[in-house]
Amino acid sequence: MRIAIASDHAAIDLKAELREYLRGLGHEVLDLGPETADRVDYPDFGYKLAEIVASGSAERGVALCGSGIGISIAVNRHPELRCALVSEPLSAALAREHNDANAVALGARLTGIDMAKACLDAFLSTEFGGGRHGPRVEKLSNPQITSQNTKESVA
Ligand SMILES: O=C(CO)[C@H](O)[C@H](O)[C@H](O)COP(=O)(O)O
Repeated sequence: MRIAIASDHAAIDLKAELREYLRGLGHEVLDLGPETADRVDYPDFGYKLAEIVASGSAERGVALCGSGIGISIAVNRHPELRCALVSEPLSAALAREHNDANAVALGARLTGIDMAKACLDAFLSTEFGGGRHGPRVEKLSNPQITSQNTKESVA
């Protein structure tokens, strides 16, 4: 699978470890930076990751910062991105099965390397369940559908 990975300065070591882990599993990994531990702003790298995944240049994204919160918010600003912030594998699997998440976020200051690898294993090996989840996921990219339905249901 083609996977894009990006971080801020707080997660640069985790990024390097996960990049090599994923390559070792046979994935093609695009490292979107940063390349050094100089302080940077997580939105810059979150937006870059979102563009790469939305364009189809990568099938999935891995977004990392100190807590995972800031960069997941940045990635989710893109209407085509569904980025799940996780800290254990069941959430990572559910993010795929129920939400068809195309990106996952982890916090380098909160989640250890073994747990981070287990989260990626679950995220990359779980298929979207479809069925009842399909229309819900579609609404995530189309808030106007949701607001129409809400208006109808309260009318
Ligand atoms: O966005 C975050 C918090 O929600 C991340 O943890 C960042 O990595 C963090 O804010 C960076 O903090 P620093 O003090 O500039 O290293």
